[in-house]
Amino acid sequence: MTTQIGVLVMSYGTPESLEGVKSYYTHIRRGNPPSAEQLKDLKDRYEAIVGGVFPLRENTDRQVKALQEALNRDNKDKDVEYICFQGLKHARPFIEDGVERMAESGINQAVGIVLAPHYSVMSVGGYIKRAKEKAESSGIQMTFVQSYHLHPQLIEALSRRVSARLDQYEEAGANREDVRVLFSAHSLPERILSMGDPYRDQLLETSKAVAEQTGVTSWQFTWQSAGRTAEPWLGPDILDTLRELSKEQVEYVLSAPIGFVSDHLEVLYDLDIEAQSVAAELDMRLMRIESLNNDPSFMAVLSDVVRDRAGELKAGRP
Ligand SMILES: CC1=C(CCC(=O)O)c2cc3nc(cc4[nH]c(cc5[nH]c(cc1n2)c(C)c5CCC(=O)O)c(CCC(=O)O)c4C)C(CCC(=O)O)=C3C
Ligand SMILES: [Fe+2]
Repeated sequence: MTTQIGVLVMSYGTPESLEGVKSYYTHIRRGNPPSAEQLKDLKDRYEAIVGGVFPLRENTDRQVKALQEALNRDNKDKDVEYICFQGLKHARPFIEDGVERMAESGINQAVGIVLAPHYSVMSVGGYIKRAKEKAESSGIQMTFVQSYHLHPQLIEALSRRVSARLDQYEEAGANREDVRVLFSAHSLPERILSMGDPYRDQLLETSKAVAEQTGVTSWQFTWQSAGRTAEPWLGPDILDTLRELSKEQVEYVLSAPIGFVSDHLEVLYDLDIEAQSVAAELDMRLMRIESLNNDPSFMAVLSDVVRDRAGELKAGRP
């Protein structure tokens, strides 16, 4: 008999159209509508990166489909069938909708995974909390992948991307050693540090592992995309880091946003437009590594950690 295991694939979510930006932003702000100025600012940023479909929606759809294929393709347990459902934090289908759809399909065992490799109680922890609550009230036994920031195939996939760009710098006449690699991730409020949150350490671990595997010695970690609120956010921000590096006469920079797995606003706007324009002003050369998107080796990472959790479910110790 085949057992069906549901896989709730969770991601941040993005609007479906420019008209949908307001309700999306309101959801992020826990029900408080943004001011007209804040709304215009966000709409302008989306307008700069969107050509029809919002990139994150397209990418998440592809990732979920590719993960389901990967999970069932090399399935060693022929008695298990994996069925993937999407659950988004701030857009439809919401996390709760995804769990409800699983229940409607008769699934009673499931694994949850977030499309973000590093755990923070403020990011991944929030997704898991919502899914767990809904699963409990829907009668689904559910277990979660917490993080996968040091998975060997993740480090390998990121390293390949870093090396490919360093090759390009070399082909353009630069020395590999002269390129400063800037690993980055979404900033969070500074108070996570006093909460003992693993987010920063996990990000540093990924950075270090990729630097080691690529033989890069000239690297540093920097934050990006901090929120514009009154409380302090983790820094330094990548734009300030670029200004500092310019003072140190660094000319070649490679941006490696290891906290993200998809092309979206933080990559296509914050890095490709905003950081690029600062680099241009400073007369620096800035390149960015390609995003993982639905790369087969990234799908192998996700399917490996999902299968691992599914094994625990079967063994009755989620
Ligand atoms: C840790 C983290 C990740 C990475 C982990 C993960 O992926 O979960 C992430 C990803 C993303 N963040 C995204 C978009 C936005 N995040 C905002 C605001 C915020 N992000 C926060 C944190 C994070 N965000 C926080 C603490 C806030 C403040 C409000 C709050 O406490 O929640 C705002 C409001 C306006 C602004 O501040 O710019 C927007 C529009 C998109 C979608 C992009 C697209 O649609 O292409 C993605 C993938
Ligand atoms: Fe965000």
